[in-house]
Amino acid sequence: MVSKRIVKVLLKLLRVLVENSNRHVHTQFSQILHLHSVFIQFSTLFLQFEFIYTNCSVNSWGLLKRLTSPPKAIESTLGQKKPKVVFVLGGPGSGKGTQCANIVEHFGYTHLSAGDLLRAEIKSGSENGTMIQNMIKEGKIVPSEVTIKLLEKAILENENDKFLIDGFPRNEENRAAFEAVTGIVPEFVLFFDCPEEEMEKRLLGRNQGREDDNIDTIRKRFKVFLESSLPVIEHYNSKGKVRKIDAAKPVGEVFEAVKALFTPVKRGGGGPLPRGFYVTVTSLISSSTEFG
Ligand SMILES: Nc1ncnc2c1ncn2[C@@H]1O[C@H](COP(=O)(O)OP(=O)(O)O)[C@@H](O)[C@H]1O
Ligand SMILES: Nc1ccn([C@H]2C[C@H](O)[C@@H](COP(=O)(O)OP(=O)(O)O)O2)c(=O)n1
Repeated sequence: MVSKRIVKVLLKLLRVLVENSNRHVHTQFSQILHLHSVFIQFSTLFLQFEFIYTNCSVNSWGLLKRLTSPPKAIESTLGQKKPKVVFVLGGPGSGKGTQCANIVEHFGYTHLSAGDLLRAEIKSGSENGTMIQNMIKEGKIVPSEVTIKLLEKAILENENDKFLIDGFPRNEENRAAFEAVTGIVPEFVLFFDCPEEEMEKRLLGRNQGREDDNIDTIRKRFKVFLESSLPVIEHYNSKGKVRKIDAAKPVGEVFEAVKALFTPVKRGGGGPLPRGFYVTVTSLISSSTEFG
């Protein structure tokens, strides 16, 4: 058996070590003793595992495997519901929530903010509440499993069939998990591009009593945006799905640009959106350097 062969090799190795160390007995004896005790502990553990593997029933091994393996993939609760989805992305404070409210009013979408859903989960006193609160305080991204469940629940509870999903997916894990679980591919991705100084100014003036709108957490959120969220935008850009908006302009002007994307083009046969709306990779890269 392979495991027995490994133990034999390890024993041989230890013997060689001990023989060599005889030449330096005085200086290295305590080190050898330590190594020896670590080895004994390691091989005991190894043999225990081997014992379980060879002697226990398939069920016990299955249980052991279940306890030591990563959690199973999440199953979708959406059933037959396959809504139209637009992802709304952009740095913290770029104006996602503000513009989503305008889109809801004019175009009949339902707005689902991942951040709002997570904050509601904290307030509800759920078992995940403390974990979510700590992650938000640190500017970190909550595990996809939690956020996807909340998004699916919100989609199911609403009769609408078109949703703006704001602040999600925020990293590759979010994106891949959402696609795998729900099978939903976004109609397009609305990307609010805004320089970091402007976003910082807006967040510090937001005044909504948010625990994460302080300068330390804001800086961490900017870093996470650059490192984890921009790659998601780049992914969708490579699929021709990103519609970039200059979000540094005043609210009304930003909405004018947004409106053009949601208003059906009257040229028969709904062709592609005007050229200028597609983001070139270079413009994404240059906008990402603006954040840094
Ligand atoms: N175009 C804009 N110009 C100036 N301030 C804005 C603009 N858009 C939003 N804001 C303000 O900036 C803050 C952050 O906007 P918000 O929509 O909450 O951003 P996000 O949802 O992207 O974090 C809010 O106080 C909002 O009123
Ligand atoms: N998909 C998401 C969205 C938000 N979060 C957490 C982490 C974010 O810093 C906070 C706040 O997100 P929210 O979208 O409300 O706010 P900002 O865009 O950062 O202003 O929520 C998350 O973990 N996963």
